[in-house]
Amino acid sequence: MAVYTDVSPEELEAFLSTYELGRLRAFKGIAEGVENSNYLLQTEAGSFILTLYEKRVNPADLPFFIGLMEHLAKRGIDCPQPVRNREGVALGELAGRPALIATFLVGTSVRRPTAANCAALGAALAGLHKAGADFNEFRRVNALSVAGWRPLYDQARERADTVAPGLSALIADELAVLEERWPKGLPAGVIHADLFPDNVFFTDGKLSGLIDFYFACNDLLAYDVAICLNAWCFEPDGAYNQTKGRALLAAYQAERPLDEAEIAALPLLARGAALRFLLTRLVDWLNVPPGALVRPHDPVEYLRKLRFHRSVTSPRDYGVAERQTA
Ligand SMILES: Nc1ncnc2c1ncn2[C@@H]1O[C@H](COP(=O)(O)OP(=O)(O)O)[C@@H](O)[C@H]1O
Ligand SMILES: N[C@@H](CCOP(=O)(O)O)C(=O)O
Repeated sequence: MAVYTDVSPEELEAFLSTYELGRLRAFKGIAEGVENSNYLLQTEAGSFILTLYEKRVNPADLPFFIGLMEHLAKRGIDCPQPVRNREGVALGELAGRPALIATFLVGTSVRRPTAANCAALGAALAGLHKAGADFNEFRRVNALSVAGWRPLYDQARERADTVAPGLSALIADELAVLEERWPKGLPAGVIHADLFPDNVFFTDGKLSGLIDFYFACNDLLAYDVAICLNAWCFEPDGAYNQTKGRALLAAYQAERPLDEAEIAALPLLARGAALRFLLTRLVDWLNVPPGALVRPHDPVEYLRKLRFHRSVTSPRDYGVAERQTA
């Protein structure tokens, strides 16, 4: 359960009194997520999500996230909408943390995505990239791209082998390769950067909403595709499912075709994406804050994915259609 910061009913009532949402009926901590503290609020006006921003969120980035969610909704993307208080301000402070109330999205996430779910996700990801193309109000550099990985490694290197033998050396080796070869000059724009199955809602089998924009940033669009291949197209036994990869990529490309350079870079981007989540998971696994209600994600899952990407010899291994590869 991701609740790092407790909120008392009195504090919450006082905070809510600055909004036009009526009285508080009930609230409870939410049992998913690992980054921020989230509460489900029931007020006289309906259901809402209260987020208190924690460790990895830089408060200076909050206007980017809020502006982006508002921009995307105007472009027809189903995503949470920041609720503004009576003074027209979305961002507040509660229990010593930056805090936001956002609209509640209906739908449920899928635990074991099917190829059809992967196709829906691919189309939605391309739609998101297109809708974000004219979001110029704020910019946000990706703090968790290649330049951010070594500092994470430094936090974990000494204890990494307690998680898996040889892990520290493998990461060091991988970092050296990726720092040298990370692609430059590919098409860039606003990316979600964490569009895992738990951040995508389906209703009656149809994709109905995207949440959790708190890693969104300006970066390579194909890197977002690589993150999704990692998150959606592996089976629980660690095997890459090419059918799911093909479905995701084909649906993405039907909306936004990848260019030749993006396709050629996919294996490297997928390695980078696997390393990024391996590193954040590893750091979190080794540093669970005492008393926090959180279930850290397993870093070894991403070690297995990284090993797969290191064995890949062609973008075709991901399911890119033959005629689209150079
Ligand atoms: N706007 C929303 N509508 C409905 N449920 C939400 C919404 N935002 C978050 N949730 C629920 O809260 C959980 C954790 O939210 P998430 O944004 O993923 O947290 P974190 O910032 O910790 O990654 C989600 O898995 C979902 O169940
Ligand atoms: N998706 C990341 C961690 C952040 O995820 P969330 O569950 O809080 O949305 C991972 O799986 O490592």
